[in-house]
Amino acid sequence: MAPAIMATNLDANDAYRQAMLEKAETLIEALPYLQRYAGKTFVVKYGGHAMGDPAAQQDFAQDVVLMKAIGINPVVVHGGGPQIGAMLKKLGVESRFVDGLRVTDATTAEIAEMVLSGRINKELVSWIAAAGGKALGISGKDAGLVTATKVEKVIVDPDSGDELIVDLGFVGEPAAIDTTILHTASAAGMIPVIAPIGVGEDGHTYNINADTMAGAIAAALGAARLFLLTDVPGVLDKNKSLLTDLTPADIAVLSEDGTISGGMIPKLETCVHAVEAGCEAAVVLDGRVPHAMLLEIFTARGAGTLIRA
Ligand SMILES: Nc1ncnc2c1ncn2[C@@H]1O[C@H](COP(=O)(O)OP(=O)(O)O)[C@@H](O)[C@H]1O
Ligand SMILES: CC(=O)N[C@@H](CCC(=O)OP(=O)(O)O)C(=O)O
Repeated sequence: MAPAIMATNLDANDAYRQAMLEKAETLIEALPYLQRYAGKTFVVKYGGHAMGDPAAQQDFAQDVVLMKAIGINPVVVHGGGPQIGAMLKKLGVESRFVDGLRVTDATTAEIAEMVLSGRINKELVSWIAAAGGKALGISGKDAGLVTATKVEKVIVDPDSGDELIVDLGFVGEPAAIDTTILHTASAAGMIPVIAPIGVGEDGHTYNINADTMAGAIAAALGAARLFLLTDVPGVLDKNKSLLTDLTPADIAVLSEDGTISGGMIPKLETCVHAVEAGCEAAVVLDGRVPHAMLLEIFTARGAGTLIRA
């Protein structure tokens, strides 16, 4: 019987060694990317749809903390559209959108700030702390990060063809960005987590689309990457196959022929603005897939759709 037991142990040792070797190979595959990205800034937009359940938020926080630990400077901008919608419904306030932007009266602005800055921002800060990181939860209002201006929305009347100005209320867009607080926080070992709220020169609070906010911050920082985490694998063609690489010219064609629609239009406009204004590349990827960002950063195959100027 003794030789049989020895053989079993040998098999177990071989299997263990094989598993260790595979782990080592995974780390070695990551080496060129670790070298390439150390010291670079990655802006990550975490959308309300991608947030899903607490386990997904925990995975997301672990990825961000790992990025920081290996020398990348992650800057998180979060959304929370569905969560704002749920709170408005609970309070009996109607939600209305024009071209993907929430029409925001004074009450809606107050509730949006409460949900984004008060709840979601602090939840993400807590998950990052639980993963061993130090997050600084702020909104665009803090330290002069984002000065907002009111969005002037022009739509074309389908009947008359006339251009109409639509008043969206307190919907803003970043007019000026002071990145000092982000550099200070990153240099002190902290991960900035930003709610998409800004203050105007008029002193009003403005609700800013989170994609727009993230794109403007990525451009201002000259980020190496802008990740937009959403609820689809990336940009899909008409047959629902993933388009892995796109240029601004490709995006213009996809927009023209109707391949992209709805929320994907402003998302890709954000990517185009960001890469044309100094961000090296933007990636649209599926935030519901566990550790999607790590797969994108550390594997040759990547994940999602990469947009480069
Ligand atoms: N060609 C396309 N490829 C992928 N998604 C698309 C495309 N065209 C439209 N979409 C839609 O865009 C949505 C993502 O935009 P949005 O809902 O605004 O995301 P988020 O809330 O994460 O910012 C997808 O869920 C999908 O319904
Ligand atoms: C002006 C405007 O539409 N603001 C957005 C801000 C949140 C957001 O953009 O969240 P997601 O990324 O999860 O969609 C809103 O009120 O829903």
